Amino acid sequence: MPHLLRQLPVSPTATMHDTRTTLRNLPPAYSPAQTPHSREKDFAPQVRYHLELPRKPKFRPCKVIFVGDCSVGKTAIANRFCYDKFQSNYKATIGVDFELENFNILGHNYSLEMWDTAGQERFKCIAGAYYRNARVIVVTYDMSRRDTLDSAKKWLASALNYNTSQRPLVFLVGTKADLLTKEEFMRMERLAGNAAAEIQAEYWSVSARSGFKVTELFQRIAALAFEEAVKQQLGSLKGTTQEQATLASVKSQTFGNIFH
Ligand SMILES: Nc1nc2c(ncn2[C@@H]2O[C@H](COP(=O)(O)OP(=O)(O)OP(=O)(O)O)[C@@H](O)[C@H]2O)c(=O)[nH]1
Repeated sequence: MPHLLRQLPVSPTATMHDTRTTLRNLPPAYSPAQTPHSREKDFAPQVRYHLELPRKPKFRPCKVIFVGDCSVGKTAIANRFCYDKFQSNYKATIGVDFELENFNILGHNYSLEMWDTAGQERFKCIAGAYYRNARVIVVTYDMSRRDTLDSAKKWLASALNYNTSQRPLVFLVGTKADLLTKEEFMRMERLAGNAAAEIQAEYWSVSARSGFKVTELFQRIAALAFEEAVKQQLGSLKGTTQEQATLASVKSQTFGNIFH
């Protein structure tokens, strides 16, 4: 029987003291010019207020899927973040791999369920089944292979096909930044920045080999997904006494700040 779901060892438990996974502010985007969330400088005031209410809200794990051509480095970035390790020998993902990473954001537990799907064509129909109900899509390309950037749109379209009700957060991530000269790097970032704008994705360049921007990327994914989850809770509370109380209080705090 083919081993479709290769489960790696359980990731180290995040603790309150783990600076990688404890967030008190919204981490910045890779580049303010290459994100659809450029106006958000920190968690919204109503989000912070909602989390301070005595009744502790609970959050479902957030499903994050990694898609992109084979060998672009999807497994490598997940391994760098979850285990701080890098393997230079290539072992193709068979079907999908799964990782769970726990965060503590503004004092609340929040988990990312990360589904690292196979880039090889022959596994596409299997991986597709894991695209459903993704809250975040990470479209990955290899910065040293232009053709993998050209495929990005196709990968996103195929992942969005399985997520028709609500558009997930989308990230376009260039990997293997360590393989490029400065000029190549800047040229590829320009091209990829345009591609990211076209697909309304936030752009990041990373290197799993050196660790460049990997932690920052995952922190940003967790924080934006968490903020969206809180806003959804606030949306579903709309019309209730609690929501009215929240909004009234935020308004008075905001105007209070303006006038004092
Ligand atoms: N130099 C360099 N090599 C990398 C980097 N990330 C991944 N690689 C190498 O690229 C190859 C493919 O990496 P994987 O992470 O397995 O790629 P993948 O996208 O998961 O591949 P599939 O499982 O086929 O979809 C491996 O040999 C890695 O060592 C990086 O940041 N820098």
